Amino acid sequence: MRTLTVPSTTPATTAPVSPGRQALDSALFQLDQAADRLNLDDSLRAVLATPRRSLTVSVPVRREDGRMDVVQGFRVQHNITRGPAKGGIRFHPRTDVHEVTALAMGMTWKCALAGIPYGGAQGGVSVDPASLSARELERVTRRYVNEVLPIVGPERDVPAPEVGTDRRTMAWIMDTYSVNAGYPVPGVMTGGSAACGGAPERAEATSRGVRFAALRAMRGSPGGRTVAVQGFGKVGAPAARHLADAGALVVAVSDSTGAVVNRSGLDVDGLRAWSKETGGVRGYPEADPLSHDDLLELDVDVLVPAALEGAITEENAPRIRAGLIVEGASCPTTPEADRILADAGVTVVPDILANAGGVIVSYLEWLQEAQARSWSAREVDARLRGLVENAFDTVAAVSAECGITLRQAAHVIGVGRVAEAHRSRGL
Ligand SMILES: NC(=O)c1ccc[n+]([C@@H]2O[C@H](COP(=O)([O-])OP(=O)(O)OC[C@H]3O[C@@H](n4cnc5c(N)ncnc54)[C@H](O)[C@@H]3O)[C@@H](O)[C@H]2O)c1
Repeated sequence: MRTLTVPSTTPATTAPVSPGRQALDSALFQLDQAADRLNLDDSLRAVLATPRRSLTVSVPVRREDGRMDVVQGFRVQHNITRGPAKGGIRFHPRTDVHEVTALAMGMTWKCALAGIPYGGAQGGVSVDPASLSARELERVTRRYVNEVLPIVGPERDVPAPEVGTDRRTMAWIMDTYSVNAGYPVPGVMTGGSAACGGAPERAEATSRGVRFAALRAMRGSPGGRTVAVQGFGKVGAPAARHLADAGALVVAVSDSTGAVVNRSGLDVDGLRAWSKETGGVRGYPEADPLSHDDLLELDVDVLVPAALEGAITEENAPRIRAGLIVEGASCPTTPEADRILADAGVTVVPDILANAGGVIVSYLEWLQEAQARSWSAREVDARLRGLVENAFDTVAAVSAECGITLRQAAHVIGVGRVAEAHRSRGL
């Protein structure tokens, strides 16, 4: 199998490979496999392996004590052949251009797989939001937006919340962009507050998608199945509640502060309230403490990784006991781990299928704006469900027909649709 590479923007070094570089290598591996199955020629492979635009910016931050720090920011548009670029903005200390490129590539396949007319993008700032005051965070966000302004916009590239960012971040983005434009531009982002034109359904859309994909994988009968969720943020916490609402027993949850377990089932709302009050799940009195590693290896039916990349590796995959993994997070499983899980008969619903709910509802939000219509929350949810279930069934059919995993099938479909768009546009 040929190996795809993208030109490095950092000088050669003997430093250990960053998690971002590992995520990009995994993304290129998935592309390579799909390209082989689709018999793509070398030129198209090279185009699909390389971001269309990749912008690295310096973001000076004036700290409360008067110091000036400089952090790096990125916006990568991987592919815009099928429509405007779309993707999240992450604030995280380990964010680098490789991670952002990997996530942007995943967005391209995800949108194509869901059948929505967007390309893939991702942005990020290498900063720890927890270490900044609200005013510092606002300054970082506004400065970052000013730096990436030339390539974003409602018709070009539309950001959304992701790890370390939220509705408030989106409101600052919308305001900074609008001040520069001279008029309000709510369509420059999705996932903002209702006051800034955001759809209320967007906040939990990714988690609703995780629920629909998980239920499809369980053939609609989650009753009594035990679930462990890694990551209790914007995706993991509502996903835990939606799975509990559907009848599953959420027995363990983790976040960056720790992990907790209760084999009789966690009160997810109680845990959310505790986490909000104390800053994390650690110490929740209605459960026992657990290590981060043990949560992944717990004897449960379903594991939902909903934290960061590279959680399931060659090292821990042999000890994973869940029969079903539903990837709420992006790139949580390395290719080596994937092989081990497939050999062990574990079903993995891949990220580009399981966590597509957010971008799908962003698209539904955009459709409503374009038609000057407003659908009820029930209508939005029904459409989301239809699109996730349809994508799931298409992936399952290709997987069964070709004897490949759900991840391989999802990439064959996503990459295939983007390749077809390239050919038909004569690119
Ligand atoms: N927010 C979205 O709409 C969306 C859409 C698609 C994909 N995703 C993916 O979902 C994942 C989570 O995104 P989010 O928006 O929920 O971010 P978030 O920042 O809201 O939540 C991340 C959670 O992971 C926890 N965490 C971090 N390191 C951990 C570790 N080692 N062990 C356990 N928990 C850990 C954090 O404490 C936090 O609870 C990311 O991979 C992201 O790419 C998010």
